[in-house]
Amino acid sequence: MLDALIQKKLCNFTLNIKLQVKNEILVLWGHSGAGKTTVLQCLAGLAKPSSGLIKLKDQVLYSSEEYINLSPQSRNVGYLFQDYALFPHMTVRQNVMYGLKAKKIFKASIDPVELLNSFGVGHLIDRYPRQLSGGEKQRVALARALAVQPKLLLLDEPFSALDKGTRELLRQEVKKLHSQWQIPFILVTHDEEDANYLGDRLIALDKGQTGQGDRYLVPVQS
Ligand SMILES: Nc1ncnc2c1ncn2[C@@H]1O[C@H](COP(=O)(O)OP(=O)(O)OP(=O)(O)O)[C@@H](O)[C@H]1O
Repeated sequence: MLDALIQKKLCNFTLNIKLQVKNEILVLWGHSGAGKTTVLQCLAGLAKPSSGLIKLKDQVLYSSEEYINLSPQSRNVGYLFQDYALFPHMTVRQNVMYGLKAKKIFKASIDPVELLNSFGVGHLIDRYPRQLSGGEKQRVALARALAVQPKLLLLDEPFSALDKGTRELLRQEVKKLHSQWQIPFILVTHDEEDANYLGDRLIALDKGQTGQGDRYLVPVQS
């Protein structure tokens, strides 16, 4: 369970959001510039709120009152960026192993080949990102985000750069992944089909405010 109260002063408005996310997929919805990415960055520890509290399971990740602000590596949070953010000078294997080294997880505890195989890209392990298609890059990025065995997965417009067919395939994979991992997922998207297919619940953000609260989405049969 994720519990978060985030306030952050931005250029044009103050972000103010309260989130409670169980082991479900929460869709964060809103116009460009509404503050969606900033919310994910605060949860991941890549940006610091002005004030608030972020608690994941029983661990406090951030507390302005208690002066706690854990580093991104100590948070057990997987982050799938909009543009994949794979390191261009590293092979697929090195990209997946990178997060583990940063977190000091022993190499033996996770098999990158097995993880990549589960996403159908095990055969690409010695390639560089420039030698991959968009869909392959996104699968590698997913494997990297999951290699740290996160307790929360953040997905920022994960399919926006993909063609329709790849998008549909990956959507199904993410849904399957969620039922296997049983952790909270937060998905930022502009796409109604992504939201309806994947989301259990939706929160609309407008100029940093959540307005009328959230609504439950009707489950889509897969
Ligand atoms: N570090 C920062 N300091 C101050 N303002 C910021 C900072 N980062 C982003 N902003 C501003 O905060 C607002 C929200 O940005 P954010 O990237 O979170 O929006 P978004 O909803 O994710 O947009 P998009 O859908 O276009 O990615 C924007 O007006 C942006 O210019």
